[in-house]
Amino acid sequence: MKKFTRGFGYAFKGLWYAAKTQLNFRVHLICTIIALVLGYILDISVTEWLWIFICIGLVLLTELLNTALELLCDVISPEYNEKIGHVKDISAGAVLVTAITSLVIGAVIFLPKLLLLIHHAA
Ligand SMILES: Nc1ncnc2c1ncn2[C@@H]1O[C@H](COP(=O)(O)OP(=O)(O)OP(=O)(O)O)[C@@H](O)[C@H]1O
Repeated sequence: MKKFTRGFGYAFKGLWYAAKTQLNFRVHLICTIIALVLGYILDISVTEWLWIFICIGLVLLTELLNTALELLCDVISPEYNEKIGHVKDISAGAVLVTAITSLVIGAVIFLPKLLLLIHHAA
């Protein structure tokens, strides 16, 4: 049991490290808060909440894996290496893909409700 809780400690240490050192991770956390607040205010459905949580999980997951891969690359090859450059670029590309996908899903869910709200307020 102690080993199990220690594992959680290491995981939170990793999350804290990413939040402390990675601006992108902090930006994604802010976007997460905005999505949660919008979801609450706009009273989205259970299915829409599921999509939002999947997006949040995927973006944070890819950002964490990208951070870990970047660190590993820096240890393996601190000097310039073309292939390491590609690894880092591909890893950053993975984050971009999930971020754009999440943005589109967020827009599909929130935009019609926001427009309706603005229309009613006007
Ligand atoms: N060792 C390397 N060899 C070749 N190209 C590299 C190397 N390190 C970085 N690069 C190139 O520079 C880009 C940015 O690298 P990196 O993400 O490490 O820098 P950064 O954005 O300053 O990182 P950090 O997230 O630590 O601020 C990479 O995507 C890659 O194209």
